[in-house]
Amino acid sequence: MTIHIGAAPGQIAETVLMPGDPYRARWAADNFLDGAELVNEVRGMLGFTGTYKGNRVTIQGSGMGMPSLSIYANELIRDYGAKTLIRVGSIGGMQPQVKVRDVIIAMTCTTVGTPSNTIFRELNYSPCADYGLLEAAVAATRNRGVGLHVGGIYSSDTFYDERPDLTEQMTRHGILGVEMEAAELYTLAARHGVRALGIMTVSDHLQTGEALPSDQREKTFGDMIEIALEAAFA
Ligand SMILES: O=P(O)(O)O[C@H]1O[C@H](CO)[C@@H](O)[C@H]1O
Ligand SMILES: O=c1cc[nH]c(=O)[nH]1
Repeated sequence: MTIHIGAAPGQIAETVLMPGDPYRARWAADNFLDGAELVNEVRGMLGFTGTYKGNRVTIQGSGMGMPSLSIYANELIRDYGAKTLIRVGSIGGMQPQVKVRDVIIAMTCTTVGTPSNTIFRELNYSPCADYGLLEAAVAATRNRGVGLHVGGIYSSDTFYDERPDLTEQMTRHGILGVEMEAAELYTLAARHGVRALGIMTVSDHLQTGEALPSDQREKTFGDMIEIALEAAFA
């Protein structure tokens, strides 16, 4: 047990999927894992361990934002020995070709503050995906009839943005979408020598204003979950 995860030693798998929403963790465990058992409910941040095609996997909520994800990812890696961590999140589309319900796989994550400023100071570190996982996820997406975009995303510290000028510059430079956790996950994975990837479903669009309701963000992103599971065990 750690401060934030109540699982006993051995109850967390080496492969962990991390949705921001703990109820998405429960939905994914119920629908995609065999024999899923609740292994964490500290602070309501639900975690489940079961199997996918015979492979052990944990689905652990990360909460929203990099400080929250950082707590769970640190404890999963350092205390439970997690080796492959895949964020399965929602994301706001930032390019006209990116449509709601498309999938974005993040090669890199641009940030303004966390984690780069606090740790790297004047250095503009580039958090980047594990290439093997990324390649496997792209392969797993083919023939699914899912719109796929692979490239740079923005990991923001705020959901309610006060800097439209930054959004404009990132849109100009091809950033596909905005979410709030992947940069910290990639940075921690690099630091600890484990694999990480962010696979996100477009839940809304900054330019069109289209937006899915919260129940759909919790319960309808099945393609993303299956892509993550297939990539983890490819
Ligand atoms: O749907 P999740 O995985 O929580 O991801 C996105 O949704 C939350 C904001 O609504 C942030 O956590 C953002 O990264
Ligand atoms: O962080 C997020 C997630 C989804 N949509 C957004 O606009 N921002």
